[in-house]
Amino acid sequence: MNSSAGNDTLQHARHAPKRLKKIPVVTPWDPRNLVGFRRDPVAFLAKCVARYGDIFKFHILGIPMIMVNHPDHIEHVLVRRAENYTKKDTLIFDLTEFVLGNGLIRNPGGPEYARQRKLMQPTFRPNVVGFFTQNMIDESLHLAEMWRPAAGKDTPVNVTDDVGQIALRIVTRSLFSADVGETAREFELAFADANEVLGSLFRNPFPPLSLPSRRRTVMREATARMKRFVQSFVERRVATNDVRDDLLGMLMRATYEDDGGHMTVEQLYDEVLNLVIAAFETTTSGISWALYLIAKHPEVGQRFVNEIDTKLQGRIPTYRDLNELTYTRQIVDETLRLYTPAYQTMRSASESDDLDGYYVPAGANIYLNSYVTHRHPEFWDNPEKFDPERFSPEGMAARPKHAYFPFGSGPRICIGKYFALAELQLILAIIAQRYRLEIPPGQGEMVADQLITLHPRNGVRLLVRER
Ligand code: HEM
Repeated sequence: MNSSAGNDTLQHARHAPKRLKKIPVVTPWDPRNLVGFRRDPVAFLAKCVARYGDIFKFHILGIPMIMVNHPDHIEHVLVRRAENYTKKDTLIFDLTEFVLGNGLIRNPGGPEYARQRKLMQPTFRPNVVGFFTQNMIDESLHLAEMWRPAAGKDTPVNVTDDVGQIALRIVTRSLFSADVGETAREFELAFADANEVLGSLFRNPFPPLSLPSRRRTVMREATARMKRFVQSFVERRVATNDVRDDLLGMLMRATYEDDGGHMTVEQLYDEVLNLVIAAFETTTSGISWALYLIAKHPEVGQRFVNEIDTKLQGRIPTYRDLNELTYTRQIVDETLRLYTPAYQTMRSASESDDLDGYYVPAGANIYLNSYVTHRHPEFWDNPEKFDPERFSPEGMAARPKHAYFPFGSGPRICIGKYFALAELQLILAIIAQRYRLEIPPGQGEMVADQLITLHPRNGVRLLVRER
């Protein structure tokens, strides 16, 4: 790929230099395009890809966006030229300021961001994650107990609700060494309200959050409830100067490389809320979809159970077992391909750029949608098919790396990736040792709600059968 960005003529170009191609434009005034994104964003974008190719300009809420869908272009934006593509002034991260404040997720980027990420990074290294897996194991066993009364009955369990409870308990126990009890439910409901409002706002901005409306009230209340939830834990800890070996303790003790200082309490509030939000809904949705897909594909389910039985011999899995559970990991990877929870993100170009011969002007918004890229027909045969074999070593070697990016990539790759992967594998393995889950007869296809995350509509419902 030819990238000559950074040279003087490009940085200051107000019009595309002649040698660079113009990005095709999806006509904004065509009524089908006006409502297409609002009705069903991923279907609309897939149609645009089919018509215009892997790079095109379209509009969200009247704001021009450049969608990049080719793995090389994704790598260019997220990795190779990451310093030029920041989160500053991007619609999705502006909309979430209300909730995420100044935490890592919506930090615009630049030196301040790098300083903060460096401070937090050691807390999420794989060896440190191993330290928290006992919480994942305990909570998975708790989930298995919750489902015991439903085993053999004809009433399905709401997998998403139940997994949501334990996913929240896993992250809060890891953060605060605390059992969150009843307050967890309060947080879940508040998050669901916020996810709904933000998701709808993204498609239809009226009325905006700046004007008094029911939407604004719901959002304000939901945010306040979520903030109260984390503040109650952080305040207690800061006030008592209680030293613990949990994530919060590690973050409180972590020091900045340049001046040896600690995070302010305000920053700590924001980071902790960012972590709870990032960890809770994404893993809940990932596990729900995985259990649904396994139930829907009994041949995959059988191979999965064989692996769990042979490799674990009935033992409760530990963190050390995870590398051996290769097929389980392939199921996780394939689930995150089809139902990638954090399915869209944005960047803006600080300076104009040559993106594989296309001209990107300074200030342009870049839009990435992993749901669409994960179905790119050039890299995925029969893309709608659930096939964990795609993630065998041979399958992976045959594809460019950035045809798949459920955790993002480059310097802003998900900090909780190893935490999430351990959690997904452990929960799936512990459930599979005890139960077979079935789709209730007559239940229709699951629908993915395109909120800020990709959420299974009304939750995945499955019948529980003892093995
Ligand atoms: C299946 C589960 C998860 C998925 C699919 C996921 C996905 C993502 C993606 C795609 C990004 C990058 C967004 C972008 O580039 O704009 C991200 C960032 C982030 N994630 Fe995750 N995530 C998951 C679980 C977690 C967990 C468990 C945690 C924390 C314990 C976490 C914390 C974060 C944070 C703090 C960021 C911002 C990182 C930064 O910009 O430096 N995530 N995640």
